[in-house]
Amino acid sequence: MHGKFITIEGGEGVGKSTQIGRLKDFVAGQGVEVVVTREPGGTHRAERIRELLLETSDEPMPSTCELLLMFAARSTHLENVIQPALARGACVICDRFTDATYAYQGGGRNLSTENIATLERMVQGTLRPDLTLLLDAPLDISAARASARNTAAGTSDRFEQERRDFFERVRAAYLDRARQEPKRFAVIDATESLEAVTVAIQQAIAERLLKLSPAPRS
Ligand SMILES: Nc1ncnc2c1ncn2[C@@H]1O[C@H](COP(=O)(O)OP(=O)(O)O)[C@@H](O)[C@H]1O
Ligand SMILES: Cc1cn([C@H]2C[C@H](O)[C@@H](COP(=O)(O)OP(=O)(O)O)O2)c(=O)[nH]c1=O
Repeated sequence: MHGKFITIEGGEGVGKSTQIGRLKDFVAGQGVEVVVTREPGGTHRAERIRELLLETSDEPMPSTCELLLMFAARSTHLENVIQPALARGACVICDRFTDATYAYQGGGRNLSTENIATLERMVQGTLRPDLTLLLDAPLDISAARASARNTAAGTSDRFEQERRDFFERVRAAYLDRARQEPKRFAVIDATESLEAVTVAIQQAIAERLLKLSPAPRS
């Protein structure tokens, strides 16, 4: 039996973390084992790579180094967390995955989509998410939410320090991917209230993954 692989994507501040908590409860309520994880990260080693990716430093980060680190983290995350969970029938909910690489490193950094696709095949083989929830909002809204959150936390990471045009390209690249793969993507209007977004996500799950595979009985 193979579990379902759900990814949540979108720019900073669209509400991914908030909705993942709710989604976890919704899926678990259906009697399915749920594994919530994130990228970059999700394992000890991948979280160490995440620190390298997010820290600000005087040493400029070449875009190619950034791309390779994303896939290095993804490789150990897949091997040690995602694939074993799917193999035992769990539903994996991942905060960002390879669509983020196409959006940030492809759209944001202007790296070649072909090279990203090559790394994707190398690291993932044929594994792709069953459903990708793209939380979409105009930059004015998502940036205001992210900045309110970051002010409260007192920090902003290396990506959050990028300029507006970077995030415009990220958003456009995400929407482009959603248009290319309409069966896998559900685009959710993240400008709505927390409650309305939660309902839209639950509807997308019900429509796209009608039956979540139950965890095997022990
Ligand atoms: N639909 C919404 N309406 C209003 N505020 C929201 C909504 N979704 C999230 N927020 C708030 O916006 C901020 C960023 O949300 P968060 O879930 O951390 O976003 P992300 O994980 O996508 O960066 C948080 O303070 C959160 O409470
Ligand atoms: C997975 C992934 C993330 N990222 C970036 C997007 C985020 O700015 C950063 C960390 O992700 P995350 O902490 O999930 O961002 P936030 O909660 O602020 O929305 O990593 C990439 O550039 N490429 C990738 O492949």
